[in-house]
Amino acid sequence: MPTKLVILDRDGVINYDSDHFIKTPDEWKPIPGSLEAIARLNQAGYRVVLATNQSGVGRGLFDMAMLNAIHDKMHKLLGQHGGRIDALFYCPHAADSKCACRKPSPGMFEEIAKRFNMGLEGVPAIGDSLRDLQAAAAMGAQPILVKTGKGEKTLAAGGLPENTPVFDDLAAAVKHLLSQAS
Ligand SMILES: O=P(O)(O)OC[C@@H](O)[C@H]1O[C@@H](OP(=O)(O)O)[C@@H](O)[C@@H](O)[C@@H]1O
Ligand SMILES: [Mg+2]
Ligand SMILES: [Zn+2]
Repeated sequence: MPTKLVILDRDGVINYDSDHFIKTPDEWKPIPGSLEAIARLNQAGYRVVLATNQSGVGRGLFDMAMLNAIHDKMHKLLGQHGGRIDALFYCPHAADSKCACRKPSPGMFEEIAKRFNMGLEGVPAIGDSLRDLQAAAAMGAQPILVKTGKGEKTLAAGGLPENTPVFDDLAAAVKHLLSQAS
């Protein structure tokens, strides 16, 4: 039985994003309904993983200890909603890095496939930026755009991978996914 998996972008999908980056736990604020939506996925038997570009580390805006503190807050708040994220994949490199892991490169998604020992064909991958969707599509995952964070701008700019559904937010995307599953 293949693992039921959903891949989430972080900033602009789970929490509010900022053009000044999310640099501290205080700046990490969940988008209403997102934590509950992750808990609903878990209750429906889905494992949820994160794939996030964190160039703020490479830019020297915050260090790994601070990134871990931000994720500690995320895990704690999620737990209070009965939800959990099973694995975090992040690219800490600067925006101009030629690393394999910075979205739209699919390196993080390749890691996810390895870690969970599965292909990502059709695995829902929810993001607010075009690069999230492109990285997902590169691995045959199902890109899903939400209009929170940079999503409205992403939608307006166009060029989405073919068959990318669009939802107002993570809660709406999850509602749709779970309605399909039943
Ligand atoms: O949405 P995810 O991947 O979870 O994280 C995005 C963040 O790492 C930051 O990514 C930056 O992009 P550049 O890294 O400067 O291109 C900017 O878009 C920031 O506004 C944003 O907070
Ligand atoms: Mg984002
Ligand atoms: Zn990287």
